[in-house]
Amino acid sequence: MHLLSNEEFTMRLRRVGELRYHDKHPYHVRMHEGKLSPTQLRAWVANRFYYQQNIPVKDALILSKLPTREERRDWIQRIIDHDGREGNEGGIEAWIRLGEAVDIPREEMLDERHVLPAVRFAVDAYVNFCRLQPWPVAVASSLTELFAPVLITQRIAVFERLYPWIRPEGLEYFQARLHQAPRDADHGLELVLRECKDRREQEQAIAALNFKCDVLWAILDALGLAFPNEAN
Ligand SMILES: O=C(O)c1cc(C(=O)O)c2c(n1)C(=O)C(=O)c1cc(C(=O)O)[nH]c1-2
Repeated sequence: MHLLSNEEFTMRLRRVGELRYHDKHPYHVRMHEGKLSPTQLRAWVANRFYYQQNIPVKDALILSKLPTREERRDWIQRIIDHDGREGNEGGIEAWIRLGEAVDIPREEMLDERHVLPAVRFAVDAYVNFCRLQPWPVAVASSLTELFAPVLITQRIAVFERLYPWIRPEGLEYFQARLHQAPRDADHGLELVLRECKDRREQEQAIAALNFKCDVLWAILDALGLAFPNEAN
C-alpha cells in the first residue's frame, strides 16, 4: 500500500465526514428540520453537556503526550476555550447557559440527572480512546471538527428560525465555536498530516475518525431510543 499524498489523505479524512458525521443521524436531521419537540431538544442539550464537559478532559490527556512546548502551547488553548478563565467563562459555562435558555436549570445540568447511560458510555469511550492511543491517532479523532463549522452555522439559523422559544442568549456557545472550530481543525489536520508517516499510520488516523463518528452517532441513537417521536 502506497503512502497517501497529503491531498489523498485529506480527501479520505473528509470522506469519513461525508458518510458518517452525525448530521446524517435521524435525530439530528429532525433537529435541523425543526421537528424535535421541546422535550427532545432539551434532552439533546442536557446529554450533549456530558460531551462538552469531557472535551477538555480528553484534550488534557492529549496535551500530556505532546512532545514539544510549541505543540503544547497551541493545544492548551482548547482547554482554555472550554474551561474558560476569569472574565471569559468559556464553552462549558456557555453550554450551561444554553441549557438555561431552553429551561433546564443549571443544577439539573450539573448533577447529570438527564444523562443517559449509553451517552455516558459513548463519551467515556472517546476520553479513554484519547487516553490510550498514540497522540497523533487521538488528534485524528478530533477531526470531526473539520465538519462542525458548516453544521454549527446551520444550527444557529435553525434555532433562531424554527425554535423561537429558545432564548437567543443560548446561542452564544455556537457563535464562539464558529471561529474556534476552524482554527482547531486546521491545527489538528496539520499535526495528523505531519505525523502519519506511513500508510499504516494514515489508516489508523482514518479509523480514529470513523470511531469518533461512531461516538457522536451513538449519542444520538441513545437519544432517539429514550425520546421517540410518538412519545411527544
Ligand atoms: O455541535 C456540534 O455538532 C459539534 C460537533 C463536534 C464534533 O464534531 O465532535 C464538536 C463540537 N460541536 C464542539 O462544540 C466542540 O467543542 C468539539 C470539540 C471536539 C473534539 O473532538 O475535540 N469536537 C467538538
